[in-house]
Formats: sequence, structure tokens, C-alpha cells
Amino acid sequence: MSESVLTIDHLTKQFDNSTVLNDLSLQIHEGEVVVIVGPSGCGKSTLLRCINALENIQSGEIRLHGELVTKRSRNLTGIRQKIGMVFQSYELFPHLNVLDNILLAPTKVQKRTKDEVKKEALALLSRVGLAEKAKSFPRQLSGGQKQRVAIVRALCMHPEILLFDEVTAALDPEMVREVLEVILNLADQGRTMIIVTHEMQFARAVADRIIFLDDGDIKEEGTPDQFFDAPKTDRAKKFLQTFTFERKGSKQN
Ligand SMILES: Nc1ncnc2c1ncn2[C@@H]1O[C@H](COP(=O)(O)OP(=O)(O)OP(=O)(O)O)[C@@H](O)[C@H]1O
Repeated sequence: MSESVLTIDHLTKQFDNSTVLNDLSLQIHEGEVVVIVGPSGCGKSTLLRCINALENIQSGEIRLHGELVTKRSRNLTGIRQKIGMVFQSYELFPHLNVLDNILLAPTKVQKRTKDEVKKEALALLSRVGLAEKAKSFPRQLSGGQKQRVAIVRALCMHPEILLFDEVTAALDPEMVREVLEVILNLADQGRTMIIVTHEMQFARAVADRIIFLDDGDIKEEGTPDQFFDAPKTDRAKKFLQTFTFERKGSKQN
């Protein structure tokens, strides 16, 4: 088995008195694409936010290549640079054009030269079909285009792992595909990724491993074929049924 990039050990996260992640342990290996699925409110986004040190945790630990990931770390900026997160809501700066949105963190935080990052950014924009949009502002882009910019922005930081939190949830159906294709491409390049999605066909296509989260812990995991064709637990079966539609009592004259 390849090297472990991320190790989560007995993670517990509570909001007030409610336990959202309960003694959860997980390892992500180099080049692995893990898709997390589960019912609404089971803790998927919270898990990604903990991995990106956006949340305080109550117990357990998270390590990225052995380094402790914690909101209280003195090296929080350093850690966050190694973790690229893409959100449902894009989080682009509205007053900056596409290129400046991408250049901001690599030049200000990583102190890389503008010319170097610009070259990389333009090459990546071109790969996601947005070469013409470098000077556009976020308001001039479609949702799918904004999300592709957000992905390029994350990539330009050279993260060791990429986290995707429901990145197509706010998009019109015709824009979903263009974003998912970019992510499939990143999987083909061997990027290490954790993806939270409700797009089950995409999950099946992109994942090396599917994790079924329920009640704040991993209840099932396996290859996409194992999970989708032969779910083991009743909760997973029930969850998967919510994605199938049957027309009962169709009208017949
Ligand atoms: N900042 C917060 N304060 C209090 N409770 C929170 C906070 N953030 C999340 N929660 C609660 O934690 C639980 C898990 O939320 P989370 O967003 O992680 O679920 P999810 O699995 O991503 O759901 P969905 O699929 O609907 O996006 C929910 O009950 C939610 O209400």
C-alpha cells in the first residue's frame, strides 16, 4: 500500500452538546480518491472542515504527512496551504478578476513570483477551458465557470490533498458535467482527493474507495462496485434507495 497522506485517529467533534463525528478513524493514501457519501446531516462537511483545520475538535487527532492538523497550530497557515479546499459556494473574491483571484494566495502567502504563478495559472485555466476568461470578474461567469476557477485556484497552491465539498450542488444540471469532468481529470493525474458529493454516478466513476458516513462514523467502506452493488448495512441500502425512483401504480386505461 502506498504512503498514508492523511491519518485521522479517533476524531470526535461536537457542536454544543451534540456529537457530530464520533470516534472516527480514517487513512487516505497517496494518489487515492475517496468519496464520502451519507444522509444529510451525517457530518460530511464537518469532517472536511476538521481536516482543513476550520473547526476545533474535542478529541482524537488529524495528521497530514505526520504533521498535526489543528486550528490551534502555530503553523496553521503552513498546514492550510497543503490542503486545497473547494466549496459549494466558490468563495471567489468579487472585486478581483479571475487571474488575480488565483494569484493572490500563491504570491502573498507563498511568496512566489507573480510571473511564475501567472504562467501556471494560465496553463491551468486553459486546461479547464477558461483561457479566455482570465480577465473576467466572477459576476461575469456562469456557476460552472466559477467553480472551475475555484479548482484552478486551489491547484495553484500545490496542495498535497484536495477536498471537494458538494462542489456541484449549487449548479444547474448542464454545468454539473463540466465541473465533474475536471475532477475526473485530476483523478486520472493521480491527485489525492476526498470528495463529498450526492452525485452517485460520478461517485462510482471517480472513487477508488467509497465511505458511507452515518451518525458521525464510518458505517461501511469499499470499492464503488462493492458499495453500490452489494451494500452490507440496512442503512446504506436505504440511503441508496433514496437515489432510485420507481413509478408505482402507473396509469393504465
Ligand atoms: N456551526 C455549527 N453549529 C452547530 N451545529 C452545526 C454546525 N455545523 C454543522 N452543524 C450540525 O452538524 C451536523 C452535521 O452537519 P454537516 O453539515 O457536517 O452535515 P452533512 O453530512 O454535510 O449534510 P448535507 O449532506 O446536508 O450537506 C448537522 O446536524 C448540523 O446541523
